[in-house]
Amino acid sequence: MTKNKIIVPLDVSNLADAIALVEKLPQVSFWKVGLELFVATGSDILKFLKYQQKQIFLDLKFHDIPNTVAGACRSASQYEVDLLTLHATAGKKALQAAVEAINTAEKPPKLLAITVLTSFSSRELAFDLKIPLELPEYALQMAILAQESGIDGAVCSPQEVSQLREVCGKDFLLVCPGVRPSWAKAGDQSRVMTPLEAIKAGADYLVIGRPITAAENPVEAWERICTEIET
Ligand SMILES: O=C(O)c1cc(=O)[nH]c(=O)n1[C@@H]1O[C@H](COP(=O)(O)O)[C@@H](O)[C@H]1O
Repeated sequence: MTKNKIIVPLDVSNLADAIALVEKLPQVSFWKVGLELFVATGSDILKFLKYQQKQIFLDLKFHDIPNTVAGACRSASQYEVDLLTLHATAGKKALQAAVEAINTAEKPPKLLAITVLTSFSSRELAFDLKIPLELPEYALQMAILAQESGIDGAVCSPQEVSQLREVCGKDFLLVCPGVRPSWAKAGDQSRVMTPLEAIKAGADYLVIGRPITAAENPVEAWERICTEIET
């Protein structure tokens, strides 16, 4: 079912708003908890989502020295979430330490490496971060680094997903934020594609937030996106 491929982020600042959003959209089976909500509520939101039998993407984007990343992954794996993020740019030793750290968990999460945030443009990557590679090539290299370190998949923009799929193979999980239906605003996202284009390009999951959660009628927006993907 294509709608199981859509992950909706709970980008709100408190538990009450998060619960209200989950209850407003009972059709959504996969929710993402990011920094804003986790810093505010800790594990309370995860307990609620588990109780509701939802799948959970815990998006804390760890980026630190190997020992600290390993400890953070070990702590996060106690929540038995489905997906957990860290930055590929933490480097090979940190990525390998993360893989090793979650191995002892009863139900380890799948680890996803952030390649290049979807808010970045090629210009920002070159001029602000001084990265000499073209953006798609750099995203690919970050995915390869993650895969070679034993990480289960990557987060990338839909604009890079077909290339990553081709190189990393069908078993490497590819999750794409930066997804915008033609009728939604891009906001702070730079490298966007429509939901249908992203699925066709090879994404396993799409992360779609504001086009649904900030819509006047979130249920209608969700259904419109599901219909667009299915037809
Ligand atoms: O890891 C992520 O989920 C993520 C990575 C990335 O490169 N870009 C990105 O937008 N995200 C997240 O995906 C969600 C996108 O939300 P919308 O822009 O509202 O659709 C946000 O929760 C971001 O934190």
